[in-house]
Amino acid sequence: MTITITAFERSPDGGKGLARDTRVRWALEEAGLPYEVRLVSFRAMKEAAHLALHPFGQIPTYEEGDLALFETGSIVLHIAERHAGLFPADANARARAITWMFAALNTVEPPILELVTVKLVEGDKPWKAERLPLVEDRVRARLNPLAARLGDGDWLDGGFSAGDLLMVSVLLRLRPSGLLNEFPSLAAYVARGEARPAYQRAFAAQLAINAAPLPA
Ligand SMILES: N[C@@H](CCC(=O)N[C@@H](CSCc1ccc([N+](=O)[O-])cc1)C(=O)NCC(=O)O)C(=O)O
Repeated sequence: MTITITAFERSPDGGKGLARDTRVRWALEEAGLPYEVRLVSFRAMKEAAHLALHPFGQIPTYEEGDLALFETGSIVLHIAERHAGLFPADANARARAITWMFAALNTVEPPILELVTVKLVEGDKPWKAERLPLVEDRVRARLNPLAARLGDGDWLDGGFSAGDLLMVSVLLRLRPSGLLNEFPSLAAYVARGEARPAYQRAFAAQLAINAAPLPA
């Protein structure tokens, strides 16, 4: 059955792969699944047809037959549960991989999103100068223990899993800030994720869309 995801008609990052459809594309590529992409404009995202799929008017969404999902973590979990390539066979190892998915989205990503907000949304606010170092330290407070746990491992818990896919994706969001350079082992971990052929295919696919001329 055809899998269809939604993505920005034109991503604000111009194709750097930071929009969350890249995470879903990567999971689909790791699972070896073909998929279609429906591109949505910022206006269309807030119109009835898309809101029926995504109550918050965002991307990505995932459709397969009569199943419609939103929430990137949920979509990646769905793909990992139904197809090989993103979860280990062992039940306890799979549970630990899901733990790392939640850790990426619930523990590591929030301060990174705060940092993006301070820099991009609150850049002209009077409190920015005071708030920025506080938020940067909150990010460091997550990256230090993460680097310690990763140690000299390639991935967080044995082989590559959906937990690593989401953690690498979250850390990629941090790269424009320069903070990742303070943690060489995490920068190398992210580079290992980016070097995966599945990531390369996912990245190239979203870049091709963002480099193409907008539809007339
Ligand atoms: N919790 C949801 C959040 C989804 C979400 O934030 N979607 C964003 C795009 S990915 C977030 C994102 C956007 C842009 C960049 N960028 O660098 O340009 C990076 C990431 C969106 O639709 N925004 C439009 C809106 O809310 O109206 C999920 O994980 O799926």
